[in-house]
Amino acid sequence: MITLLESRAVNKRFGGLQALTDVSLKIHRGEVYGLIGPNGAGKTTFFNVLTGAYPIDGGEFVMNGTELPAGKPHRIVAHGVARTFQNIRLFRDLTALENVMAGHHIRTRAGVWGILTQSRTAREEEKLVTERALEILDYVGIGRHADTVARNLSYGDQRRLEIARALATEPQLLALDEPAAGMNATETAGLRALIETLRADGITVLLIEHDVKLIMGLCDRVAVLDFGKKIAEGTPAEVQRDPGVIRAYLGDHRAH
Ligand SMILES: Nc1ncnc2c1ncn2[C@@H]1O[C@H](COP(=O)(O)OP(=O)(O)OP(=O)(O)O)[C@@H](O)[C@H]1O
Repeated sequence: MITLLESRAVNKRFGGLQALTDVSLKIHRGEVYGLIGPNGAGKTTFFNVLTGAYPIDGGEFVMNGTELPAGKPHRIVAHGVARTFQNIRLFRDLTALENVMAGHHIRTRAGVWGILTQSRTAREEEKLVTERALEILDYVGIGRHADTVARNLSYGDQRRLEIARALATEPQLLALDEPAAGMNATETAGLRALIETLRADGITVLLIEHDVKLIMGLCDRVAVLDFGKKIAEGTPAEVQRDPGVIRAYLGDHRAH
């Protein structure tokens, strides 16, 4: 097993609240790794410190053996970490294609400035970026909606578009924050198939999800957080029968 991402004793506080306490875990290259736990356990906070949205108060993330630059979202993306959000955050008035292209520009040489000045390199890159964005839309199953404005897409397709936008940054690790939230059974089945394709194509997936069936059916390994601490880790079956995990969920007065 090759470790892709390791968190070492990661800590995060919000004022007097200790949201993460010494969270250490290793995600293997090519696996789907689930992060579960009751409401308020610290799952999204873990994503936020991993991706640099929030500064870290202690510990570190190591990707491919290199420490990630804490608190620097763009540089962390350049290390191959991409994410989606619990609440969809698309450019609602841009087309699906434009949304994906926006995700891609972080990887292009000319960048936004080049596009504005319309240099030859920039125009050539723009063509390649467009082609690649169309490929990615096809890959996630919404190629036919390339010219549809994001807000007019169905809910399930908006979620797919979020994944497409994250994929445009060419991640090695894709962190999905509750991707099945609000989906109907058909959409969830489609999402599961897409994540299985991602794994088969070598993308490592870190998944926060409340849908237990999806977690159990999809994840290679799962870690459980409770009150900011990792209380269990293992295969879905191991974690499901762990007494500490059962207690955390049954004793959970914060549950949905
Ligand atoms: N920006 C913030 N400022 C203050 N407190 C925060 C902030 N973000 C999260 N918290 C607190 O940190 C704790 C962990 O929250 P977090 O959102 O990470 O939990 P979660 O496991 O993702 O929960 P859920 O399943 O409900 O999304 C909670 O007590 C929450 O209120």
